[in-house]
Amino acid sequence: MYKIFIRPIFFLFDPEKIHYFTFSLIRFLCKIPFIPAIFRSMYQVNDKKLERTLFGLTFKNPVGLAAGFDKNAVLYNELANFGFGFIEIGTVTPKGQVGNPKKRLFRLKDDQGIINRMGFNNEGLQTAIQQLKKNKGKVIIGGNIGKNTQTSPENYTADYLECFKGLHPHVDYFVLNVSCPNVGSHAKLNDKEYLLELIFACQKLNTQLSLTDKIKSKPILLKIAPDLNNLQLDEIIALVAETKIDGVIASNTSTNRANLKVSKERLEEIGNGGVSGQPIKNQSTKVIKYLSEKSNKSFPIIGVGGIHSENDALEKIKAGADLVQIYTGFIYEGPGLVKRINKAILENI
Ligand SMILES: Cc1cc2nc3c(=O)[nH]c(=O)nc-3n(C[C@H](O)[C@H](O)[C@H](O)COP(=O)(O)O)c2cc1C
Repeated sequence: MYKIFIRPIFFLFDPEKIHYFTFSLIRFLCKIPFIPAIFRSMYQVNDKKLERTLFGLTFKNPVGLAAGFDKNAVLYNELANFGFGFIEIGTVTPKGQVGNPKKRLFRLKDDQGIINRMGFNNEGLQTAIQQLKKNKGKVIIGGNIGKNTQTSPENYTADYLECFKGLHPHVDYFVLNVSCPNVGSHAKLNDKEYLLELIFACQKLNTQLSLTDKIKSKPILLKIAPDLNNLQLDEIIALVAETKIDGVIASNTSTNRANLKVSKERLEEIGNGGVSGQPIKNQSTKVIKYLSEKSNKSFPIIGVGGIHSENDALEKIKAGADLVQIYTGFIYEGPGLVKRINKAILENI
């Protein structure tokens, strides 16, 4: 129904405007008493066999919503009705920021992809905290955190720590986003020495907060780019071994524009930005496979990038992903995709 009736109308409009229109629509519909129950009966697959326990958390099913969709944590309660096992909010930065100038979000219809250079537009940590206080506890929440664009390199860690501290009571796991291609002055976040410093600092704060607040420390994951070469992936494996960080999310959007069907002229018109969706599917699966095989499957991996069908999700799981996330596939395929993936996992795994 989504692909035949809803998507053609949505795709007539500016992608960012439609994103926010959809938010209003979902929020409105979910206020009508019987509608959330209808969504749940349409999209949720409830089966104990789908449960996954990773880094001390039990996920009702392994299909999550990737970061960037609900940046300000304003819709996760409603989105939980669409069958997700977990929802990652953010990227949250300490201060609110407007992100890059519009237009900054583009559909690549022939490629079933998206190019975005949103640039961490979000309303900041305090808004996210207020929103997360409204959590109805229906779904596991990940907190994806980053630094403000204007922050100078010596203060990167302070930005992450501020978000970590603020969100600690409100999220189930953390993601250190060090791989967004749309934020200037990011170079340091590719540097292994710096990543060691950042992870150790977050882990230290994690221990302190769990002692003072008497709550369990929160799992911390690192989100990486799909464009890393094997040497860089070896560094990630060494980094995980050295820090014992809880897992890796592979992957973010890509700067690689080879093999796109869209014309060179259109790409030039669009300008900079990270590619997501079908064009990055194989690249991100390759990263997952490499990390999984080379590390002897020694840490959990969340697989994300170009999952538009149940087979795409199964491919990621076979490559070594323990959980999967979708973003662009959710836009192109609609909420039915979550159910299709969960059913396929039940049948195949
Ligand atoms: C419009 C848009 C905004 C995004 N914003 C974020 C973000 O704020 N933080 C983040 O970690 N990833 C962000 N992502 C990346 C997605 O979480 C995901 O890693 C990537 O799109 C690959 O998955 P997909 O092919 O299913 O979209 C964004 C992606 C898109 C398309």
